[in-house]
Parts: sequence; structure tokens; C-alpha cells
Amino acid sequence: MFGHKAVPPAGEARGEALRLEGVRRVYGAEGNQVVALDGVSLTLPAGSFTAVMGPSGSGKSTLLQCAAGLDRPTQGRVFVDGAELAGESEAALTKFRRQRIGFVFQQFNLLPTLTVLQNVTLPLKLAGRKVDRGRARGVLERVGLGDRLDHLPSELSGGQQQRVAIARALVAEPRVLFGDEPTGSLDTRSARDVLTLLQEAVRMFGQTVVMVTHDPVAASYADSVLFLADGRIVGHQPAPTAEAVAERMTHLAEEVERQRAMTGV
Ligand SMILES: Nc1ncnc2c1ncn2[C@@H]1O[C@H](COP(=O)(O)OP(=O)(O)OP(=O)(O)O)[C@@H](O)[C@H]1O
Repeated sequence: MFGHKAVPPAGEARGEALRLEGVRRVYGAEGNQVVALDGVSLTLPAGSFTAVMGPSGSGKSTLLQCAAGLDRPTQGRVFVDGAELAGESEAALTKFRRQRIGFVFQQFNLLPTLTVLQNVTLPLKLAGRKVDRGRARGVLERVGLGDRLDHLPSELSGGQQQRVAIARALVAEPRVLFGDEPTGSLDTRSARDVLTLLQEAVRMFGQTVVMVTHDPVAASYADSVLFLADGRIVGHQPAPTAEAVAERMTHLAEEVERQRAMTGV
């Protein structure tokens, strides 16, 4: 339903889905530079669900954008499913994204004049791929919107719109699905539905998901949490609980405050 990828039996190596090597991203002109990412290296296995957390300004969105090919690192390398994301041209990068990357945003980013089904099939059309409407319908049924195919986004709740956005990402069978605060605009119940959906995509269909969130409860749906501070990975928590994540975040915020006070930044 989500894809054709079979989930390998437990214990079988699934390979890596995403690798960052020494990724650095510096914004601004010389003399006025901000180091958003300061040498981030990580490897995420296929079929994993990772939450990225950190204080405001720690580089979470920049990390996601660089990993997804929406932004280019100043230094370092990004590999998605073993292929380097290095396209010399914007066109090459766009092609790479269309073939390998799914992205879900806080504000859904659906096209308001297209129906639910048209929104979901649009990325396939843009990529010049065959549009299998039956498959698109299947994915929409899977996210609980099989009876809303001909509705416009404005006729749906926020949670339903985000589920359409997830269906739109999944129908293209991305190697990695990125979410930047995908539940940030949703009420508690809709957020839970969306998180359960992402978890199912990982557990039942082997999807790889990387999600930035501020919410420890949202992070607890992931298999593990990466903590960022000042552009660096400063911690990793497998099998996270909301309580443990919240505690770690409190300590991290205090630590960052202390460091900033000491360095006068
Ligand atoms: N286009 C840009 N130009 C200049 N500086 C930028 C730009 N984008 C981000 N930054 C800076 O880079 C740093 C990291 O920003 P980023 O948005 O990645 O952090 P974040 O952890 O996602 O923050 P938040 O939780 O507040 O969304 C911040 O200091 C930010 O001000």
C-alpha cells in the first residue's frame, strides 16, 4: 500500500538510507557569518524513524534541508541510499529530490485548487513518472482518506491535510521521508494520528523517516532521537520516552545558555 519495498526479516542488514559526512553550513557574508551546522556526521539505517531535537537556532531545519537537497552544505557530503547528493546544477538536484526524497512541512503545502487525488499524483507527473491512480487511491485509503479523493484541501481539517501531504510524499516511494515539525500546527489528537501513520510507514513498510520536532511526545514515536546544539550533534537517545526526552531537552537548554553566557554569544 505504501510501497513495494518488502521489510526484511528482523536482524537482516537493511543498509544505510542516509549518511552525512562532516556537513557544515555557514550563512551570511564574511564578517557576518552564522555557522548553522558545524561538522555533522551521521548514518541512519533504512527503515529507521529518527527525531531531531534541539534548542531554537541549533540547526535542526538546516540539517534537514541539507540532508534533503533543499539546501547545499558549505562543506561535507550527503549520501541518500548510497548516492551522493551533489548535483552540479539546480536541475540535477531537483531530479535527485524527486527520485529519492519526500518532504512534509509544518504548513502542509498542498495546492489549494487541486483535489486531494490531484495533489497526491502531482509529484509523479512533475517527475515524468507513470501516474498509477489506483496506487495513489490505495495510499490515500491507507491514510484514512479514501472517501475524500475529490475534496479540496480547504474542505479538510489540518490533520487530514497533513495526511494528504504524507500520502503525496509516500506515493513516490522516497528513500527518505523528511518532516520539519509535521505536527507543529496540529491539535493533540490529529498529531497523534499523523505520528502513528509515520510509525506504521516505518514498521510495516520499511520507510525511513527523519523528523524535526520540538515536542518530546512526538519524539517518543521515533526509534531514536538525535540532539543538536549550536550546529553539532551532542546526544543520541535510543528507544526514547517523552519524559526522558523532555528532561534531556531541559538540560540541553540550560547547558546552551551557560555556554553562551561564557562565550558572550
Ligand atoms: N538563510 C539564513 N541566513 C542566515 N542565517 C540563517 C539562515 N537560516 C538559518 N540561519 C541561522 O542558522 C542557525 C540555525 O537555524 P535553523 O533554522 O537551522 O535552527 P532550528 O534549530 O531549526 O531553529 P528553530 O527551532 O527555531 O526552528 C540560526 O542561528 C539561524 O538564525
